[in-house]
Amino acid sequence: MLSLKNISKYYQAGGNKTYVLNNVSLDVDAGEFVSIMGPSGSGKSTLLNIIGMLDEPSEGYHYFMKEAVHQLKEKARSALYKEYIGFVFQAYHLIDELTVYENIETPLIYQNIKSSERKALVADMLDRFQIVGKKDLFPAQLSGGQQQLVGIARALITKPRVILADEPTGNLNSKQGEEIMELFRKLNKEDKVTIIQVTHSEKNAEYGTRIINVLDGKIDSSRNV
Ligand SMILES: Nc1ncnc2c1ncn2[C@@H]1O[C@H](COP(=O)(O)OP(=O)(O)OP(=O)(O)O)[C@@H](O)[C@H]1O
Repeated sequence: MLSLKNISKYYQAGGNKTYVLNNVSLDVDAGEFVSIMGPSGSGKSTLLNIIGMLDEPSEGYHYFMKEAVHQLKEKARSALYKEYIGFVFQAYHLIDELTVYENIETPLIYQNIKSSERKALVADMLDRFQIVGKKDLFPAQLSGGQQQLVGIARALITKPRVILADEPTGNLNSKQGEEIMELFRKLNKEDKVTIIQVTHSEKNAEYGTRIINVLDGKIDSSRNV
């Protein structure tokens, strides 16, 4: 499903190249649940952003759903992203001017789903996350954990085949965090959603089926759980 071959990402600073990712190769099959771990600054988010086509590598080959992503133009890349990927960000990236309801609805509008169907899908999601009572509030009126839940609800609303999550439980209390991990496990096992998450938590990492350790911009080790 996903194949990165010899991917590097560097920044040019005064004639010197600083490598954030250095010659990373990684294959992920459909149906896997991969956890990416590693120290702060090791390149985890950069790797996830490249996988999610939000960032471009400096070098290397990137295949996703049999498409050569490194050869695609911006528009085709973004179409591919919209069709398959749901992204859960560390900072929730909610739209401040939109209510909880509207934030969750937005990806469906981009997919041209008709209004009555959108209503049913959003209602379902609000229910599932027990945030029906918050639907008319704006992000600033929510706690960090609630904003995170809305961000996750928004990522899941289009039923993506792949979920990419950067510290998805970072702002949740331990019970909410466990609920999200259980939800991911269920999506992975029952709905066959492929999940790739970045996490600092060993406990969360073990919800995955494979743990990859990134160190200094390289894949240091990989083990099946
Ligand atoms: N635009 C940029 N210019 C220069 N360096 C950058 C830029 N963006 C990111 N970096 C560097 O890339 C390195 C890796 O960042 P990245 O966010 O991928 O790490 P991370 O492993 O996800 O860290 P954390 O766990 O703290 O989120 C960092 O040292 C960062 O300073």
